[in-house]
Amino acid sequence: MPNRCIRPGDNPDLTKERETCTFDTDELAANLYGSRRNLERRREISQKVSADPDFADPIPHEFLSREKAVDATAKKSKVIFQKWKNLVKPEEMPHLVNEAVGIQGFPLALHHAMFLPSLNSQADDDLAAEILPRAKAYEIIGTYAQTEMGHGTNLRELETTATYDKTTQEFVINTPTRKAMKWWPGNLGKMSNYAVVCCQLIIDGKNLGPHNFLVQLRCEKTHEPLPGITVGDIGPKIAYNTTDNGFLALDNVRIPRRQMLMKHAKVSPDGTYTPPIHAKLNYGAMVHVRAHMIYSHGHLLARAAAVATRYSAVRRQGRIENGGPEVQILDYQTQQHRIFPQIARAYAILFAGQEVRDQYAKTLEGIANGQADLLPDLHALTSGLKSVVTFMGGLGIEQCRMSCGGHGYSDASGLPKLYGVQIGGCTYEGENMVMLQQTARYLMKGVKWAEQGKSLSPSIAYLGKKSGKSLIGLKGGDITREHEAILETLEHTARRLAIDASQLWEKRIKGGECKERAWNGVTVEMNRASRVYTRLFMARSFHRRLLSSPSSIRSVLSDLFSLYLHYECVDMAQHLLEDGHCNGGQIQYLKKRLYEDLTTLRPNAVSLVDSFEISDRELNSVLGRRDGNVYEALFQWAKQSELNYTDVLPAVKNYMMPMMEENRSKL
Ligand SMILES: CC/C=C\C/C=C\C/C=C\C/C=C/C(=O)SCCNC(=O)CCNC(=O)[C@H](O)C(C)(C)COP(=O)(O)OP(=O)(O)OC[C@H]1O[C@@H](n2cnc3c(N)ncnc32)[C@H](O)[C@@H]1OP(=O)(O)O
Ligand SMILES: Cc1cc2nc3c(=O)[nH]c(=O)nc-3n(C[C@H](O)[C@H](O)[C@H](O)COP(=O)(O)OP(=O)(O)OC[C@H]3O[C@@H](n4cnc5c(N)ncnc54)[C@H](O)[C@@H]3O)c2cc1C
Repeated sequence: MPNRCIRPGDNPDLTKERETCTFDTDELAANLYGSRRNLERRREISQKVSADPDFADPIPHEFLSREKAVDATAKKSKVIFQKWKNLVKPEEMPHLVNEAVGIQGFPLALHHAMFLPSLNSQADDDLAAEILPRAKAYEIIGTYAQTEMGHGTNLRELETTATYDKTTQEFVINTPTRKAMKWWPGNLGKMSNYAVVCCQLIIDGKNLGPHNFLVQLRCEKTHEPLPGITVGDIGPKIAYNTTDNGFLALDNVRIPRRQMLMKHAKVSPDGTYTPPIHAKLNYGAMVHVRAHMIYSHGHLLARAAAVATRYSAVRRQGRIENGGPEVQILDYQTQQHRIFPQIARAYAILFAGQEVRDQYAKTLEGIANGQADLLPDLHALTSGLKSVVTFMGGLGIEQCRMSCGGHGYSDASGLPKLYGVQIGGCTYEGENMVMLQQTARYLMKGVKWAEQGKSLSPSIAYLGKKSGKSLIGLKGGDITREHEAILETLEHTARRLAIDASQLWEKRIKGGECKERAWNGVTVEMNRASRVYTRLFMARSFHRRLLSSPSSIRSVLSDLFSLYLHYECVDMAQHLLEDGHCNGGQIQYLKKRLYEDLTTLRPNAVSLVDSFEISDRELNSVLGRRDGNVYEALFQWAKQSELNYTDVLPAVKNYMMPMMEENRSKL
């Protein structure tokens, strides 16, 4: 089957892998990216970025100091948002940014991810008309400043205040304590001159809860902080070090009334407050990011899987049979068991990410027409997906890193940075344990609605179904029926965990605890129910994609889906067994099927990651390069280390040499 990754001069092991491929890699890539045209555009952008001298890197970022890396990133960002701005569609922008600057953040990341979305969805028409054209033209740079040093999760206790002064029709924005300083917002420290700042709205001494306000932070001409504003960078982090996550204190800074984001909640000149149609519409920017980060996190896992798979095909170490040749490490079952599920999960996350983006767009349409009824379902789903996907992705990337042995520990592999970026997602946009509880709240309502025979939205329709016996392992050789049997078992498990958690909660309430304390006593079980609900959604979403896929890729997607399902079930065996729905024999059957899947997928493994269509520049990994010529490239990469600029380092000359000399002279 055609695989356009095969080229002369490639590592022969990798070429052999590509020659065994049983499907058209372009067809799968086109399916993944939506169409052939999208795939071609993706390639076009990759090629043009590589050819643009403005994006050339004299040395890899890994060898730059933080300040120089920030500088290089800002320089490239200017090229993107001036020279390239009109050459790509908005939906192509993330790919362009990944290609041109990488994944560690850039000066306009939060401008795009949260500043513009907040203004778009929350500013009233007047403010939008004034500020949006300027923001869209990059005349100003903005961010989203919500989290404080003392509070990130519990938004109700944020301390920054916006107190309405009727006499001047202004809000007075103030940071009352040290821990009330805004802390963490991306691009706040050095790049942004505006921010949407989340503050407690105070009118006539009454606290009306967190609301968003547009605040100018720096002078548009000099970029110096404005009077009353203290702003800066919070320092180095695990990753995202080209992002200036920042701090901000506001000392009674006055802004005009119309700079409150008033599309939903409003304050009239006389101080009358009108609440929004849904109490949490002020939290819209978070829902926006949660809905979009699923797909981008799927892509991070896809990269790691691509690196580990390609490298494992060219790395030879040890023998499987005595006297045989050294084998490709990809032939070890343990290696396959580490890596192939990550390939399957990356596809699953990307498919789910695309579905949830569509669901988000529909919800926004409803809100624009005054209907917020789709929001609770979307909030539950995005909260669950955000938590499950970031955790799964972190584990997966770490497995991929370890599967590359020593070279996986080097920045040359690209994997440590990938991991650092990925796990940030477990915390930002709502700490995972907290967001799973948001999902659980919705599930608890769903359990009640199901009991009352009420209609349920598609994502929780399974709560209203009746369980039959699990048919796993009992349906013979028909793969379609096996998939159905597993999906039904997952539905049962998700339903059972939600009902059990609900009963545990009720029991504690009946035992005399208040609802909230009782809730805290069952949150581990609540979060389990949320995870399985989310994993069920992901499995269903993958299945929908499989059923709608063209026949040319149906077979390989079906193999991948089998592996996905078998792996998920074995991973969740405890839940399947706990109530006796499945028995030990069925789990053994699932394991046997999983090991068969590893063998089935082996000839297509490299081609499956080729279909992620990630260019060498974007992948930024010596181990994962398309041509597989890793050893020479490793040496060339290491030579660029600044420690190699000179053969004898000052550190050696000044300390080690005199020490050795002194020790020698003592003899
Ligand atoms: C395009 C982007 C792609 C990639 C991104 C790339 C780079 C960006 C990198 C990093 C950016 C990071 C940004 C940030 O981190 S911004 C800060 C994010 N902060 C948080 O997420 C805070 C988490 N906390 C919360 O959201 C809330 O405090 C919490 C929901 C936990 C509780 O809020 P509250 O106490 O006000 O509500 P509850 O009483 O719990 O719930 C009441 C009711 O409301 C429902 N609810 C809550 N939130 C929402 C929502 N957002 N939308 C809809 N409904 C919501 C909740 O479920 C309850 O419903 P019910 O049970 O029916 O009463
Ligand atoms: C890379 C990165 C980028 C960020 N970018 C931004 C940004 O652009 N803008 C912005 O405003 N913020 C940003 N943040 C901040 C981020 O949103 C918060 O850190 C996050 O919401 C978690 O809040 P916290 O730090 O207060 O954690 P905490 O709430 O203090 O969490 C600490 C622990 O307490 C637990 N916990 C807290 N509450 C509960 C509960 N109710 N039930 C059970 N357990 C609980 C958590 O699960 C966690 O284990 C960013 C953070 C990171 C790491």
